[in-house]
Formats: sequence, structure tokens, C-alpha cells
Amino acid sequence: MATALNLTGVKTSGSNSLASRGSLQQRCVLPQRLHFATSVGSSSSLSRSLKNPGRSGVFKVCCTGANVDVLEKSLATGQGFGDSENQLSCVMKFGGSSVASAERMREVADLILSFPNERPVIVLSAMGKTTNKLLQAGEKAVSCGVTNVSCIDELSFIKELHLRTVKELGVDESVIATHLEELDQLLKGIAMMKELTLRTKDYLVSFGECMSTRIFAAYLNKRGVKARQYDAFEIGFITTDDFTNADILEATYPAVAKRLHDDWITDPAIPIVTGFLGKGWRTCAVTTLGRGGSDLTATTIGKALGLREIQVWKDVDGVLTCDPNIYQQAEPVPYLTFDEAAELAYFGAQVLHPQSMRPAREGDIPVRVKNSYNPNAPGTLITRTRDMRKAVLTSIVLKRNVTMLDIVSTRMLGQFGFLAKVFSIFEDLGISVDVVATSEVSISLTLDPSKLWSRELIQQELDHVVEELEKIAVVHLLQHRSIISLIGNVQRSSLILEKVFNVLRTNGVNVQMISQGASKVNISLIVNDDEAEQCVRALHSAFFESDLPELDHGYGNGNGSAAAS
Ligand SMILES: Nc1ncnc2c1ncn2[C@@H]1O[C@H](COP(=O)(O)OP(=O)(O)O)[C@@H](O)[C@H]1O
Ligand SMILES: N[C@@H](CC(=O)OP(=O)(O)O)C(=O)O
Repeated sequence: MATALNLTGVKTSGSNSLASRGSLQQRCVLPQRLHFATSVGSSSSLSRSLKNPGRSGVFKVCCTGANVDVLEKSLATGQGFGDSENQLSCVMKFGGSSVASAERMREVADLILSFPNERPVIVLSAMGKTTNKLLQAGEKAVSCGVTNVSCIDELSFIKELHLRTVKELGVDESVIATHLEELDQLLKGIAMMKELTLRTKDYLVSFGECMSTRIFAAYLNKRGVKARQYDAFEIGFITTDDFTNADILEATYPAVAKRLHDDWITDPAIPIVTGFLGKGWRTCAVTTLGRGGSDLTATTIGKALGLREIQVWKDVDGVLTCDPNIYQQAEPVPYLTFDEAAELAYFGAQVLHPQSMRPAREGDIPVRVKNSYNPNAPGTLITRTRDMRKAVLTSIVLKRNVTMLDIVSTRMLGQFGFLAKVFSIFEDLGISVDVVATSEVSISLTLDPSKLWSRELIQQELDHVVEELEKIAVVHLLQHRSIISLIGNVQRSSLILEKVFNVLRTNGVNVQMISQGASKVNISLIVNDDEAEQCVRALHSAFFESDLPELDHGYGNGNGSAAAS
């Protein structure tokens, strides 16, 4: 819940200092990032006034959880908040590839310590491919029989990896002994029940992050750097009960901020938090935020604590112009807006979790995507706005194995209510739609394959959708399609499309549907799965590797720069 504090202030100098008057009678430095601010008795918002030196007014500052104490303390002592030495300053998230071995953990520790002025919150994923191995072990346990659980290869791999890491880092085996034991028990339980529910899957995969964070915190402590391990589900990450794909609930922000902040103030130690995990608000069981969910954990913490920056450290030099697994010549994109990054992630770029931009955008906190294998590479900076004047195409994203539906009304032309009926059917069935193109009496759309997969919505359920739609329309179900999303400056869509259709014509590819959404950053094309990769490569060459004077790139691949805000 937000708490309101009233300040009477006049902006004096510097970027965020406020000489306060009235009851407070002190000069203070205002927090850089509160959950923010409406002015009372003044027409401008506080955030605006901070950018306009000299403005004065009575400001009502709303802040949450821990921020309230900090603001009060900073007003009482006259000390700054945003610049305070005492505050946590940024989040650094390291993905599975960054902490895949003892050697990698050592390098990550060195990397963290190479920023002596930061007071980071660290978020870690499970080591390497541990999450996949845990899921495979669970699947095998369903059918292998209790006595054979200890022979599951993936279980042996996980044990061996974690025990070897502990040994090589010189930390005590006891930090993970209980978890390894419980993991054995859990797999035996699955073998006994002969079933692996979504709820059990989430509990099962949680062992990955629970162990990596314990090992890493113990290692930092061993190196004399005080660190404290946290399980996200114990410190206020409250989620929906949608196992394997839970959503973070609002209550998370004040709870997490309070817990991390209070601990930091009373006994400073670098927080090492499990990524990906939460606690279902009804069931109180462990939930996960969807694959790659540690990015979301990081941005949630960034927003909760109002931190200066969120860093996500990966195994690539930032967000690239396309998936490097499709095309090795993909190049880093220096700047992105939150909208572009969200669209890119939603339409299938594995590099960022689809929901992870939301908290960063709401908190207006810059996100930096960096390479833990190549820390000197500049990476990608994601901010609210950037200079789009010279931006054309930013990145090309491919989402495979999409199902497309062509739905044509059986009624007379001009029937209103047709679209509403179609979408109410999807709503009733709880199916999420990706790309849509409509005319008055027909609609083409694609269904989100990950949602279908996670809900185990297979042919049977697709047949059910078609059956429902056929009550009002003629329906064609087209499978094995791909969405190619062109993320960039849709203000220049004519130029982009001209080039795109040239490339597609040259390559003999037929586009089956095209959609330019309201987002203004994405044009989506639907093609056959078996033509998609070749298409992406051809588009990449055309947009990023050849001279395109007619597109007026300006910045090489037309990525513009971060806007001064
Ligand atoms: N447009 C893209 N830019 C960068 N990486 C991409 C892109 N599309 C797909 N990827 C893949 O995403 C991977 C990084 O994401 P992920 O594996 O989730 O990282 P981590 O586990 O380190 O958080 C890269 O190794 C790359 O193969
Ligand atoms: N370990 C989880 C969560 C995660 O975010 O992992 P990574 O950061 O390695 O993508 C997964 O594999 O989905």
C-alpha cells in the first residue's frame, strides 16, 4: 500500500535536490525513484519539477514500504536518499550460462567485486541446464518405479555438478546437502504417485535456483564478502497460482522492498536471491514465473527498491539484431525502448522474459543487457525513450510452430458483433491470441504456441476451438506457421515494407498474413515454418548488412541512441 508524505519544497539546484520549507525546515535530497508523485497546489508533478530547477510547490510524495522509512530518515537527518551510501544501488541478474560451473561462479564473483561502488542485489538462475535436467528427471520418475529413481541419469548429473562445484569452490557441502536429499525424496514421491503435476513440477525445478544461490552466497562469504541467501518465495514474491507460468502480484513490491531493505540496514550483506520462483497466494506453494523468469525477478526487485539500474548478464553481447542460433552475423543492438524490448521478448526472442519489461517500465528503471563472458562489450541499454529519428529496423524475431486460424463469417456482409463473438470464444476457452488481421467479415489470427504448450492444449483442444467457431463462421486451421516480427520504427513502415516485399519476392516466399499493431514498434509477417529461417537470414542481410541509402540509416543498423530524458 502506498503511503503519502507531504513536502513543501522549492527546487534549488542540482538534478534532484529540494530545499524544503514549512514544517520540515531542512534541505534534503529527494529520492530519485519513489512511486511517485503528484503535486498539490501546483499544476506540475514533482517528477517534472525535479527536471525544472526553480519550481516550487507543495508536493505529495507517495512511496511504498521501505521507501517511507528511508525518506523519513533522510528528511530527518538531512542526508540524501538516492545518493546515500547506505542504500542498495542496482540489481545484477546472472543467467544459467553465467553460473554454469565453479569457474563461472568465480568469474561472476570477480565481476561483481569489480564494481566496488555498487551495492548490488544479486539474482541467480539455476546452474547451466539444471532446470531442463530437473524436468527430465521428473518425467522419468513418473514411469521408472521407486527403486530405479537413483539410477536416473539426470539426477546423477545434477548431484555430480553441484557437489563438484561446491568442492572446487572450497565451500561446505552442507550448504546443499539437505536439498540434494529432499530432491531424492521428491523424485521417489513422483515415482510412487506415477504423476507429475504442474504444482510438483514447480517445486521440483525450484531446487535448481535454491542450490545455485546457496553455493554462491557461501562462496562470497568464504572470500570475505558478506552475502546473504534468500529464497524468493520466503521474502514476499507473491504470485498467482498458475503453476509453471505464474504472475507477480502487486503485494510483492512493498513486501520484497521491506525485507531486503530492512536486512540491509540492520546487517548489510549482499543479497543473493533465487530467480524464477514465487509463492502462490492461495496455495502458498512454490510457483515459477515461466521459463527464463529470473529476468522478471530482477526487474521486480529493481522496481520494488527503486534502484538506479537493472543489469541482466547473459552469454551474448546484449540483445542482438536476430537470434544468433539462426544467423551468426547478428549484431548487438545498442539501445532499445521498453516497448521495443517487450515486443521483442513477447514475440519470441529468448534473450528476455516476455513479462520482464513491465516492472522496469513502471518504475522507469534502465535495464542493461550485458555479456558475463565479455564484460567490456557495451551491451544493450533499454530505457523509456530513445532518439528514433534515424531508427529504422532494430531486430528481427522469429516465433516458430504457430497455429493460424482463418475465420470467415457465415453471415451477411456488415454484421456487427462478429469480432466480439470470435474473441469471446477465445476468452471462454482461456486461449491467448498473438497476431490478428481483420476485415468486416473475416479474421485471421495466430495462437500463442507457448500458452498452448504450457496448458497441454494439443490437437483435441484445437479441435474444440474450431468446433465452437464453426457455429458462426467457416474456419481453416493452418499449422506449422511462423511469425517473423520486425521490431523497429513503424513510423517508417512504408520503407520497411517496401524492402521486406522485395526480399520476399526475390526469395520466392509467400506471406500469408501481415499485421501492424497499435504498438508502433512491430510489424508481423506469417510464413510457413520451413521458409522462416531462410527468410530471417535474407531480411537480416538486406537490412543490416547492405548499404541502404534510401532507408537513411545514420547509425549503421539504424538503432538510434538513448534519448536524453
Ligand atoms: N535477439 C536475440 N538477442 C540475443 N540473444 C538471443 C536473441 N534471440 C535468441 N537469443 C538467445 O538467447 C540466449 C540468452 O538468453 P538466455 O539463455 O535466457 O540467457 P540466460 O540464461 O543467461 O539468462 C542467447 O544465448 C541466444 O542464443
Ligand atoms: N532456470 C530457469 C529460470 C531462468 O531464468 O533461467 P535463465 O536465466 O538461465 O534463462 C529456466 O531455465 O527457465
